[in-house]
Amino acid sequence: MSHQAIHVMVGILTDPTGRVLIAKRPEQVHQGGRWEFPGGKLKPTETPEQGLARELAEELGIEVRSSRPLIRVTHSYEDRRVCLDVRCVLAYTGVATGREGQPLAWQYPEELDPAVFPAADRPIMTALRLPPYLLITGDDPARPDAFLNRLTRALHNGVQLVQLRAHDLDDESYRRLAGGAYAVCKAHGARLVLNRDPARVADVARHGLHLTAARLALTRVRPGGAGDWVSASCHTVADLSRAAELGLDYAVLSPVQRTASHPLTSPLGWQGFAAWIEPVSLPVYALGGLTAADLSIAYAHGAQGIAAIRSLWPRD
Ligand SMILES: Nc1nc2c([nH]c(=O)n2[C@H]2C[C@H](O)[C@@H](COP(=O)(O)OP(=O)(O)OP(=O)(O)O)O2)c(=O)[nH]1
Repeated sequence: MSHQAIHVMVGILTDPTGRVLIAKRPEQVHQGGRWEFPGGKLKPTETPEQGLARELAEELGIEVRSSRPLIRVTHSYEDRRVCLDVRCVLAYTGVATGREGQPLAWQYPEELDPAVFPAADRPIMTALRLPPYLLITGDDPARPDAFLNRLTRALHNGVQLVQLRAHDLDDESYRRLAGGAYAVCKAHGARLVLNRDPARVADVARHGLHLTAARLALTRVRPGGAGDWVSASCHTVADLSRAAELGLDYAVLSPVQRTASHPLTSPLGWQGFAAWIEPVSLPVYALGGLTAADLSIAYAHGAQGIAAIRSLWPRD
């Protein structure tokens, strides 16, 4: 098998209700009969944007006006290796139709069934389900009422994914706080991920688990159940590879910028962030000295979104 990955441009079209466009591959081609996100092979003379525009014009009859990176996925099939360069189409003209006779469908990201897509598409589906902002909880977990009040305000501000980080609490206090935080998140349609030893929160209601970098290094098997989103804190290329090998759903890479809490740690910067995540087929949040206003620059460097404590955790 050739080790050179085939560069494939893939486009995500979203309708006003949040459904994404999928198409059925013809039976006779590679991965035939499976559903896919529209796209095709990049030609050597094209930029990624040109290749995406050409493929979507040929296959769907639309003209792409703007797009942004979503994720890159490298995957080895038995007979070939592909690099799916996935972009969200932000604006286009025309009406998408199956120009090559292929059936089309619009589905909500939560409805997409991985079993009917090529194996390489799993991280794309996860990326489509994950929101742009990840709140890591801050002060002050020892005062549950004040803490849950702040959490509620953060959710009102639009946060949809929360990592409950409270390393100073003992297990019992953490579990109690998690119960309250889960109820608040559920009531707001948000997801709660527990940053604690999975064995100590096995029976605590949640939407997922988060591994510290230290715990990631000790983990041999993906923890949690089938319904859990499992993530990890990463500070090195090796951490990112490990998170991918364990089959985790997403990673949080830091520090991108210098932070008040770690002033002496040298930051990755956006170029460093982009270079580290490029070979990793996982959605990766950027963390460290960032605010919600950094979302566009984060997207431009391939991030899933922004993770933050300080800038997303409301003050009293
Ligand atoms: N478009 C698309 N291709 C995918 C997805 N997932 C996945 O593994 N692939 C693989 C299947 C193929 O090996 C490759 C895409 O090549 P293709 O055959 O569609 O390319 P193309 O439209 O340029 O077709 P052709 O000119 O080679 O006939 O990427 C996906 O979601 N969308």
